[in-house]
Amino acid sequence: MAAPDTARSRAAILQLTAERAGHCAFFFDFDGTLAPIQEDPDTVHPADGIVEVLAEVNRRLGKVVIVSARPADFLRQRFAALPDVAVFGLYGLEVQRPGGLVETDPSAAPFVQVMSDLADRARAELPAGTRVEYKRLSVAVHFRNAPHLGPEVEQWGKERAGELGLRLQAGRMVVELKPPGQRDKGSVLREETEGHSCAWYFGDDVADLRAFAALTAREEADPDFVGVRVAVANAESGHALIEAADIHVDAPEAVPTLLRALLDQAP
Ligand SMILES: O=P(O)(O)OC[C@H]1O[C@H](O[C@H]2O[C@H](CO)[C@@H](O)[C@H](O)[C@H]2O)[C@H](O)[C@@H](O)[C@@H]1O
Repeated sequence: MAAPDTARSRAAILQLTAERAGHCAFFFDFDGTLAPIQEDPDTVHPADGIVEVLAEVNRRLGKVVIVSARPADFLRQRFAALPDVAVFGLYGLEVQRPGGLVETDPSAAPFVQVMSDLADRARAELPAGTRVEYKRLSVAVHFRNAPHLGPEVEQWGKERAGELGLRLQAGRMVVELKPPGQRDKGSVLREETEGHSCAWYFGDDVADLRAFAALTAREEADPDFVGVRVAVANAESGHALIEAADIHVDAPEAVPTLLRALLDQAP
């Protein structure tokens, strides 16, 4: 794994990518990466300039793809101005490709009722101050507004995961329960980088490490492939993401500046 901005200089990465314009793919996590973190998940929107720069990257450098734990419908609504961009929701359990309907991974479909029941149970069993976000195929329990409840929420999540055979995903002031199976941001990257000689992934959280690892594995298998891992730094996700990144930026608001620098080098 490369240390940020060192193993290959940022200038060299931009040049290598610009040389592959048209053969690259650009993958973006949503919360904390393209959109600043807020207390209320419902009020979150992409940072200023994000939609415009993604449109230009998609047109001039290579396909843009959103890969998030949010539902695909939510992502499509936030990126309604980018109809040519595929959105992968719920860690890849959902996809909505340009012009298509939302497709659900067949492995997850049997869990709709399980998740609905689990959301009801979370609301009944967890203390005031937590926020339950029901997403049809997963349930996120937030404790951003009551950080002292984190250990209790984590313990509750571990117990429900064991009892119901679900996967537990930790995140920024959140614990999420999702169906078992191998679908995650890494598997999306493995599939969606096929046919490309270069791919970037932008992320801010531990779940994004699987996407970083998929790029690394692809580079190891194909020495001509250029994989670029961009960490959007924050104090909540620990050091692992920064240590695994080739480039880091300080906030979602800094993402357009990096992409503009890349576009400036493109033919
Ligand atoms: O894969 P992502 O797009 O990064 O989604 C991860 C989670 O993002 C959201 O929660 C986070 O952002 C909220 C809004 O800023 C914030 O209040 C919360 O503390 C963060 O964990 C989203 O609500 C979750 O469903 C996603 O799992």
